[in-house]
Amino acid sequence: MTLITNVRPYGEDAVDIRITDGRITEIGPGLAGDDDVVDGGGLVALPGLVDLHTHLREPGREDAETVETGSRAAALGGFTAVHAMANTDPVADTAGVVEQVWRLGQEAGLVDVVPVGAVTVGLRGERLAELGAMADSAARVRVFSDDGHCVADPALMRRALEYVKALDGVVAQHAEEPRLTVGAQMNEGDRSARLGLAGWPAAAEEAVIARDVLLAGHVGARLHVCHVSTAGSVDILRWAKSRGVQVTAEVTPHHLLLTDECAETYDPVFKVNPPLRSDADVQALRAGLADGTIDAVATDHAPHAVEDKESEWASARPGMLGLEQALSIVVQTMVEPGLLDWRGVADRMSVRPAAIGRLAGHGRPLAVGEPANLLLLDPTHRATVDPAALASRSRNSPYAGRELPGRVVATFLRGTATVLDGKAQK
Ligand SMILES: NC(=O)N[C@@H](CC(=O)O)C(=O)O
Ligand SMILES: [Zn+2]
Ligand SMILES: [Zn+2]
Repeated sequence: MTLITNVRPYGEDAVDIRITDGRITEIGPGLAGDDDVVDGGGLVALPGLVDLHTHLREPGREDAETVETGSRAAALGGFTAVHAMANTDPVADTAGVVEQVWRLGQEAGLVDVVPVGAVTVGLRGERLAELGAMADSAARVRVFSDDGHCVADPALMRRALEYVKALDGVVAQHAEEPRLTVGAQMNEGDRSARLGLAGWPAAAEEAVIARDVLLAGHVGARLHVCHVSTAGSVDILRWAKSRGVQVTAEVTPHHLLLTDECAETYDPVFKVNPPLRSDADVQALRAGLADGTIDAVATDHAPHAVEDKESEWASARPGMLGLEQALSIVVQTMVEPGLLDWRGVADRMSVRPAAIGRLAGHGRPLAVGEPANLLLLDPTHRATVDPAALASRSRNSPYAGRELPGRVVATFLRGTATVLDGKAQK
């Protein structure tokens, strides 16, 4: 039994929370008992965060991240569940691979690792993977994605949508028309021209989103759009939702904070797909997340080994770390400016992502009888990010040297502390 004292659920009035056998069993002021006491004074309690988009690199690139090291980074970030993307080596396109990843997550025991299944064999965009077998496996896959690659063929995308509809699943699309991004290095605009880097136009993302919402509406299937990065994408999503299309979307922490001005440094830590965009795009993404057009914040945590990242810009791999700073970035970009309150943060980082992934035990309210998946946050604590201190096996944090608000003091997974005093418990 654990008693969390004097904590503010959703930033509201301070109460005590008792956890027994993995569930919240009592909430109220002045609870008594000789339980393990965690002092929640000054802390905000939120439901455990759920990430729809995490790259854990196992199997295949265990030098960059493993299920265990990524799980530790996730727990330290306040997450209790993460969706592990399929672009591993071998690709997670069979029941065997998704079951392996699922089992590694259970063994690590720090967060629920929920495998994403590939849409197409080998992410090659040619023929559908065994979606049904992955859905029926022990990993119970509901989110399917070729992330890293776009399902570019419209006929194949339509068939994928028809299949996942029957499985109560969703296709999470990496929206990038590949014919428009050949050799692309950064956001296309005046700055890319001046820096001499090939541009990645907003239209390459928006064209695929427009096509896919039309297909999802036609088929009556669920579509999820990964890492939305442009103002135009937000407009298309708003239009599609107003027409009743079952589309959801995510934005990354880095697209909520950083702009293509970062490319001026030529430091490949800022190279990412889709690229960092303009300030106007950042403002539109924040507004879209605030009004719910964008459903979720998802990290796109993309660890890369030093040799893949510390090279010249053009040859560096795209992608950046996100799990350990995601909540801090949301506090800075959404809570502090008054765009989201704590219930809003819970909705966009826990409730809605859990619903999109069909995770029954996550994204639940802080209430008696619910599974004790929660985090305790000190929202006023500020600290400077030191990549050497991260739990991730990689070091490619775009926030190095930045002072950010918010410290995750504790995380509980079904009542067991995975983080206490800001330290991982395994
Ligand atoms: N975001 C990235 O820049 N990279 C991701 C792939 C992806 O999310 O498209 C990766 O796997 O490294
Ligand atoms: Zn992607
Ligand atoms: Zn990704």
